[in-house]
Amino acid sequence: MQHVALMAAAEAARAHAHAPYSRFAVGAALLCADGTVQPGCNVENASYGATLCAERVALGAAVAAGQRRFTAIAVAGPAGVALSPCGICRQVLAEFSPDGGLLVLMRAADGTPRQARLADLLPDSFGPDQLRTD
Ligand SMILES: O=c1ccn([C@H]2C[C@H](O)[C@@H](CO)O2)c(=O)[nH]1
Repeated sequence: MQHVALMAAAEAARAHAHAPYSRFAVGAALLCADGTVQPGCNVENASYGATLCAERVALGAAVAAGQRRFTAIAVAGPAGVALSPCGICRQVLAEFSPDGGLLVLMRAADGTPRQARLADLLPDSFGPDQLRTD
């Protein structure tokens, strides 16, 4: 799938955001290895802390649908804002991108497409290797 189409899917998912507190609607679109596109949007909560970012909603829905391998994720926020996944989302995405090769599609503040590999957004990450103590 083209990067432009994946970003368009993320932009479309923004419309479903539940963001009454921040009013900062975010959409994500996760491209699965089989070509399926799983959308996600942020789902805020009155407790604030229980808020889910669009990226984690997309990932959780994809895993619940039986997907395990992912090629790319696009993230779309409000126009004029440079957006990239927060630290928690980077860590959660890393769980399903052990080599850090997941392509993250973003937009700069002026709308210019920007992309990075997950490993470059989350270097020296904590993963299952650290849990092997024996
Ligand atoms: O990459 C990001 C950054 C922020 N948010 C959400 C969380 C919260 O609902 C709102 C403001 O932080 O934006 C996302 O969904 N994805």
